[in-house]
Parts: sequence; C-alpha cells; structure tokens
Amino acid sequence: MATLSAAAATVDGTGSRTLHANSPDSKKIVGVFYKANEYASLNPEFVGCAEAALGIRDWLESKGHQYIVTDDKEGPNCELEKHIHDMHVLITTPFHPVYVTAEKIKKAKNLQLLLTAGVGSDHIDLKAAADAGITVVEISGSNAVSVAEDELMRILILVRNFLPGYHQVIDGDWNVAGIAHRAYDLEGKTVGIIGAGRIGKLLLQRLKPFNCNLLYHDRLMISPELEKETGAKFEEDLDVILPKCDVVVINTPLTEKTRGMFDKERIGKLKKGVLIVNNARAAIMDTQAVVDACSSGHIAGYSGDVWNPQPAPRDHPWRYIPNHAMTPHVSGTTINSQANSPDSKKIVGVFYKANEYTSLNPEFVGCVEAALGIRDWLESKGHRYIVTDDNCKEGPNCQLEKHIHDMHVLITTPFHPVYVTAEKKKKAKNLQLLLTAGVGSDHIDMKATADAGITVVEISGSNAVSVAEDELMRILILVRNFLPGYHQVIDGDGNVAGITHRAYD
Ligand SMILES: NC(=O)c1ccc[n+]([C@@H]2O[C@H](COP(=O)([O-])OP(=O)(O)OC[C@H]3O[C@@H](n4cnc5c(N)ncnc54)[C@H](O)[C@@H]3O)[C@@H](O)[C@H]2O)c1
Repeated sequence: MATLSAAAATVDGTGSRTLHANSPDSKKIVGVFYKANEYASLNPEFVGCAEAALGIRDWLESKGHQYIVTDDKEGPNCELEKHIHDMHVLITTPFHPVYVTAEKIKKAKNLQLLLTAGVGSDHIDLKAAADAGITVVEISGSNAVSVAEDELMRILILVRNFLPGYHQVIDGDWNVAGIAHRAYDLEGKTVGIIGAGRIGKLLLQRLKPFNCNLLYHDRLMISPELEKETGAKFEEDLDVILPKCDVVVINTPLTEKTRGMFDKERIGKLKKGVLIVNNARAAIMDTQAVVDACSSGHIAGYSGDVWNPQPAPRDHPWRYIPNHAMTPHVSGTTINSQANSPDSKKIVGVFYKANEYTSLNPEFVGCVEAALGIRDWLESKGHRYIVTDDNCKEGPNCQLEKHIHDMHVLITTPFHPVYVTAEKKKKAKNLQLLLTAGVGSDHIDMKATADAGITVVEISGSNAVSVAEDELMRILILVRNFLPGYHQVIDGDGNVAGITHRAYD
C-alpha cells in the first residue's frame, strides 16, 4: 500500500479520484507545473504543463472549484506564495516540484490535500503534513511503464557507449575506435535492481530477453512467479549485491533510510567500471561521491533524470562528469503517463442495496442504485462501471466473481464490505486499485495486496464528522439512560423511576 502519511490516500493511474466528495463547498485548488511555452500547442495530449493544467480545468470548474495554475514557485513574491494562505488543494509534480516544507505548511492554513501528479512525494515534508492532518496523495503506478522503458534505454545507452558516436555525427567526425573501445553487449552482464517495486518489476521483465544475470535487492521479495518468469535472484544484503553488478539500477523511493544510501563508502563497494542508472531520486546518491567516482573511472557511466535540487542549476557538477548520459527529469512524464493510462478500465463497485429507499433522497449515493453518483463521470472517461451488492459472501456464482478476473478497480465500503482475501487477490490478475469509499480498509488483506503491488486507497477523513457526532449521541444515550424511556413510550408504559434511577448528567 502506498500510503504516504497518517491521513494519506493514493489513487492509481485511472484518473478516478474523488476530491472530498463530501464537501459540496468550492475549493481553491492550486496547480504548479512546468511551463511548456512554444511546445504547449504541439500536441493536444500534452497535458502535464502549466498551459494545459493537467487537462482538468473544465472538470474542476464545472464542480464549482477555483483552479489557479502557475509555474512560478520560488521566492517570497512568487505566484504560489500569493495563494498559499487560502488554498485547499495543491497539485504539484516531481518534474517541477514545489518543495513543501514545514514552513510552507504552516502558512497554508486551509490546506487539506497535497496531490502529487506522478510518483514520489519526497518534495513534501511528510511529517509536517501528517501533523497538520493534510492528506498526501500520489498517482502510484501512473508512470511505471514510462520509467522502466526509460531505464532500459539508459542501460543500453551506457553499455553500448551510444553518446560519443552521436556527438561524432553532430561534430562532423568519424572515429569508430573512439566508440568501440568501450562498447559492450548487455547479454551476459550482471544487472542489479535496487528496489523492485512497480518500476523495478517491470524493468526485470523487460531485461529478461537480454539474457543477463538478473539480481535484485528490496525490503520485500517479489512473487515466486515473477522470480521464475524473470530468473531474477534476490539478495537481502545491499553490500553483498553491489560488488557483483556490472550495471546497477536504483528504484527505491527517497526516504530517511535511502537518503545518501550511495555515499563514498558504498560507492567504493561497487565493481570498478560499474554503470549506474538512477531515475529514482538524486538525493539517494551523495552528489560529490558520484562526481569523484566518475572522475576516477570507478563509475564508468552514470545516467538518470533526477537531480538535487530541481531544476538543476547551470553549475550543477553532474552536468560536467565524464561519461554521463543525464537528462532533465523526464522519464515519468511521457504523453502516455500524463494521460495516466488512457486505456479504459473495468471498475467494479460493491455497495448495499437501498431498494425502496433509493428514490427518497437524491443525495443518498452510497447504495447500489446510486452507485456513489460517479457513473456518468467514469463513463465519460471511457471506463466501464459495474455495480452490484452481490459480494461473494454467498458463494462462487455471485456477480463479483464474474468480474474478478479482469477488473482493474474494486470500490467497496466498510458498510457492505468485500473481504478481499489473498485468494480473491490471486484471481484478480488485473487489479490495480482497491478503493474503500469510507475509512477503514481492514476488510482487505494488506500484505497480499502489497505483495501484488495493488494500491489501496481510502477517503481519509470523509466521515470523521459523522462518526464523531454519532459517538457523542451514543454517549448521551447511555449516560442519560434514554432507551428505557423510549421503550416505555412504545410499549404504552410510564414509569419515571424506571429511567431516572440510573440517568446521569
Ligand atoms: N524519474 C521519474 O520520472 C520517476 C517516476 C516515477 C517514480 N520515480 C521514483 O521511483 C521510485 C520508485 O517508484 P515505484 O513506482 O517503483 O515505487 P514502488 O513503491 O512501487 O517501489 C519502491 C520499492 O522500493 C522498495 N524500498 C523502499 N525502501 C527501501 C529500502 N530502504 N531498501 C530497499 N528497498 C526499498 C520498496 O519495498 C518497493 O518495492 C519512486 O519513489 C520515485 O522516487 C521516478
């Protein structure tokens, strides 16, 4: 589960996200994206820039929200600073990140939701956000394919020594030896993946046909099926895996554990002449240790798209290291990843049936008949939305069972829960997102879903007021001994002492 803070929820790449559906009032939403300038109009699908504003302006405004978009995020007079005091939602990306410090969070008195339109929320002070009760969301898996493909490309660029040949062409030169003296095949090389999550697993699958020796290190082992499919071998100890690798690819998040994980000492444990690909986060590396190891040749090539800080200043030392194949932060922002999986998803919702109560209140949306009130919206996005109350408690022929094998998203509630067991998860081969329309996801086998890389989301805080009010009512009912009096009324009795002998303030 990709939960990021105490109050966090995560959505997957379907675009199916609910922004406080229980708060009908208008929100001020600020989006901070890079400016595309002359590139903005070249492709209608290019929505990840300030000009196209993620393509959600019409939708947000139709819901009555105010949507302010800018690229201007630095300094005391920047555009972001003008809105920080009263914004409710901040949407930012790792490609042009707002560094959401504790100081910024303190100023943002109305902030409820920090949404990362991408993966990796290390630009946010998660502790400060959690302490302030702010939900932090990222779009897990939205760009995993984009990054895995990009990493495969970078491995080949380094191993085959592509860039010197390209520069020869640009410069009018021709010198095959200048390239070939350090160009290799990938076949037979040992490639170590550090962090085999969504991206790491896809990379292992993509590397399989190259006949490499594949190793991986993670806190968790991948499934035996995937180990068998890819031939990848697990190594528990980072310091044992590193000296074995000709190529190291880093795919862990930046956390307090991984910050500076590749310092001088650890880089010293790498094989001499190792090639490194890092699209994860730059601060996982010690910047100067990378410069030194590249300069000495201990690292023979370094490629990645992540920098510390971003945008990288003109004098960032990694711009000048030998044999680098660096780019700006682009791998996870292809047109495909910006659309967050444009392909249609099969979404199954399981809610209780309301029968004769359905039509009594148009705001009563939590039942099968009203289907959370999101059918039109989901279908307008091209998704298929199947809703049932038949949730498999009653055996193998239930409605849910008919869709379990190819559904992408399962929406359920704690009020009529689907018990998502390891067995169900195994059948649900396409499942990407388990959305609890409420709070409390204990009906889900978290370990099995985490192992399968399925995102689990709940709408934190959506019913906190409802539950707190209900609890207050129950306290009063008990303390004041309400129910015996009520029953006397129903039963035609009248006996004050029968109530008051145990009624208190
Ligand atoms: N360059 C880009 O455009 C881009 C795009 C997407 C993601 N990313 C980066 O890649 C990271 C990974 O993305 P993902 O979608 O694969 O995430 P993920 O959560 O699916 O996988 C991360 C994996 O790292 C492992 N891990 C965490 N801490 C570890 C530690 N201390 N030691 C060993 N393993 C550890 C986890 O167990 C998990 O398997 C993101 O956090 C983000 O920083 C970069």
